[in-house]
Amino acid sequence: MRNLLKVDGVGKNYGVFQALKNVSFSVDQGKTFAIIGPNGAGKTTLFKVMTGEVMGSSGRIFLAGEDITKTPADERVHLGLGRTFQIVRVFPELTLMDNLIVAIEARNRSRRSAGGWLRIKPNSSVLDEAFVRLGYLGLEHKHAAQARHLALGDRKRLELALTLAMDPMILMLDEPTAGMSPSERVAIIELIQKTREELGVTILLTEHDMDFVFRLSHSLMVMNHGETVFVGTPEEVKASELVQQIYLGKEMAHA
Ligand SMILES: Nc1ncnc2c1ncn2[C@@H]1O[C@H](COP(=O)(O)OP(=O)(O)OP(=O)(O)O)[C@@H](O)[C@H]1O
Repeated sequence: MRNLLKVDGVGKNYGVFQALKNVSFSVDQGKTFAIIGPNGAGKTTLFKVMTGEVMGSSGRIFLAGEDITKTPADERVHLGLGRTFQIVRVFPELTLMDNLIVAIEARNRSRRSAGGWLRIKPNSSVLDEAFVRLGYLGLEHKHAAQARHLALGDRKRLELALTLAMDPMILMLDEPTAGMSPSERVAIIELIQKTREELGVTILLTEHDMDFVFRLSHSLMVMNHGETVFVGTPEEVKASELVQQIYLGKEMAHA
């Protein structure tokens, strides 16, 4: 199994505060890896260091064997690191179709390595691709709606479609079920599974919903106070007394 992502001894200091301390883990291609831990454990900071939104203070990050520790965030996207956010980021005034067209055109421009403006009128292959991608996420019937009118579950789907339009090797999902209703949660779990199985995308996620995490992940890293506490399979994490003591208490044994 090929090691797609490797995080090696990563630290992040904000002034004298150590938000991340010597964090190491790796993710195999085609697998789902979850990062869990209580509020303030450092999950989002770790995501930001991996995507290049903030630079780490120490350690190294490798994507498909390439050292990307100092690579700027936008280049990391083009190398195959796609990310969604706790707070959904779409273009609210644009229709779903136009949101997709913007993402596809941006990807095509970066592939051609040329700057320049969006085409006033997208060509038919871009339109076809946008429609197929909306259909993949079950949004084709809403293609003409403005994104701002969507319910949260559909906005998350759209954000996922925009991220997938960049053809990522790794999809990073920051609390994908945050704020969702139980039925929306079930739908997003199915969608993430489908994405991994059908598109072969490796998934890296943070999440507070333990049921979701245990159903979806092949392995997990538990963090606390910026440190790695435990890495293992869902069964190993559930069975770990250390994890139960410092993080989840008794609720975990029943998840
Ligand atoms: N820009 C910053 N400056 C200073 N401290 C920060 C900054 N960003 C995060 N922190 C601190 O780093 C620690 C880790 O925060 P982080 O948001 O990564 O935790 P988290 O595990 O994602 O929490 P949550 O589950 O609540 O999202 C917290 O104590 C937070 O206050």
